[in-house]
Amino acid sequence: MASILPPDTRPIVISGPSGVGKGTLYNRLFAAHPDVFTLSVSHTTRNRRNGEEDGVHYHFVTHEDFDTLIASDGFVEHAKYGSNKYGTSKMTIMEQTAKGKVVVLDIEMEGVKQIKSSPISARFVFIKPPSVGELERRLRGRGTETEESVKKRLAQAKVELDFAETPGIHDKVIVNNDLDAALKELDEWVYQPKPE
Ligand SMILES: Nc1ncnc2c1ncn2[C@@H]1O[C@H](COP(=O)(O)OP(=O)(O)OP(=O)(O)O)[C@@H](O)[C@H]1O
Repeated sequence: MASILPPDTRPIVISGPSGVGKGTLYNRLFAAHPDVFTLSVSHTTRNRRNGEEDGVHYHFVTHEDFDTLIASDGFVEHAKYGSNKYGTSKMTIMEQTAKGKVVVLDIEMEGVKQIKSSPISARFVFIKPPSVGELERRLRGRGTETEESVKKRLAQAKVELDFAETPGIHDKVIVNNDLDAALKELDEWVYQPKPE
């Protein structure tokens, strides 16, 4: 498929419970349209893990640098998980957009709320599982989670699914049942003509 920019080039915010298939879907979208999209690189205060590259997987910063960015209103969204902070900086979005790419943000519910209440103009898509039982099967099937982590993610999933019912929050909701069908729906929504 040719590398054509979608008519609407605003950043795309993709959210949905852990294990629903967000990464699987946007990686396929990226592969279908090479050089069109770029995943936003978050800032984090957590330590770099083996194989992770600064500026590629995350921008690894100190707690002090992170707090300075918060104070200067440099984030579109940020949150604390455990003892570490994570956020998407305005500069990152601006730089990636300036390169002519459509920025894709993979963020959770609190981040969605923050971007919604910011001046950033974005498009919001929520990926929904066919059922909570299927979500659990995928999380377990991925083989990346401990039992405790599966339970935590499922509890959080219920909160996210409830929140997603709020009218007007998302521009598009896609049920990721059959992967090819969900990808087609995502692709068609991303490439739909720009609203007037
Ligand atoms: N439509 C589908 N049908 C069956 N399995 C799927 C489908 N989509 C994704 N999966 C599988 O579900 C698992 C979770 O997918 P993925 O890692 O993309 O989820 P995610 O939403 O990005 O999760 P996280 O937020 O934790 O990063 C993977 O093993 C993936 O192969």
